[in-house]
Amino acid sequence: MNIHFYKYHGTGNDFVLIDNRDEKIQLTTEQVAFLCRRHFGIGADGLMELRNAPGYDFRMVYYNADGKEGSMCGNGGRCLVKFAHHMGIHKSEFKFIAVDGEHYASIELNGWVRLKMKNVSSLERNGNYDLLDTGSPHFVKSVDRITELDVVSEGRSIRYSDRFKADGVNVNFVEPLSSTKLYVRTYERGVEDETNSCGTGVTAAAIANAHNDRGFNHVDIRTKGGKLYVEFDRKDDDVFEDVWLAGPAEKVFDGFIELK
Ligand SMILES: N[C@H](CCC[C@H](N)C(=O)O)C(=O)O
Repeated sequence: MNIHFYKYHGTGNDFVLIDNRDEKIQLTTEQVAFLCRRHFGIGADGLMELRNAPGYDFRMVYYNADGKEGSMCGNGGRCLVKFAHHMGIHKSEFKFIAVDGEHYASIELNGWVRLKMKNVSSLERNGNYDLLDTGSPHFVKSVDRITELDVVSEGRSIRYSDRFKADGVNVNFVEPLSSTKLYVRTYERGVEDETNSCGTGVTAAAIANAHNDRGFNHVDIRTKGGKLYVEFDRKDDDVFEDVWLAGPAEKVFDGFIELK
């Protein structure tokens, strides 16, 4: 089957995309893993399908690079909004459905995409790490000298530790650069490597390091892949609503592959 594939990235977190609104394409786990495999396939951290859903502009289906369907992807959701626009859904405000529920998004004048993330109403604080779910499960740990950290070995040992090895967890290392600016590096579950950035991850890091006890919090995020922005309204100690993730979402290329 000759399939039209597209490649997008959001601050270096990169994805293969297909317009499967006619539901004609059924990719196997092996085919998704091949397409995401660097050097042998197209190469990406994940693959997404643009699908139809009644009452929504589209449905987002996300697969990690291991080929398995994944939980919510923040950078992926932002890229899929830009892709939907390129595929002819010419709006600036979108409402779509994903594995973790309904999302609103908008395409800004500077080309950035703002994505509304799920509310967070529970946050486990364990002294030297926090655990929360922003659409995907995240372990958040503060560190010094983040640029010197071996994120892959440190992240892998936490992700495969007794507590997390069954279901996995994304591991985020955070160094505060100011009260409203964080540097975040992430070892991603399902990619099983450090990614250039992780949207649900930087959202989790911003929430876990909220600088205001109540009300509006805005956080500039630095990642290896570029700048992201998170804002949210802290309603109670561990209740966070109106959570938004914003950043660039760029098309890299598109082409056809005859998949066996
Ligand atoms: N690997 C994550 C999903 C993708 C998250 C990340 N790419 C993002 O931008 O949120 C997981 O399995 O939980």
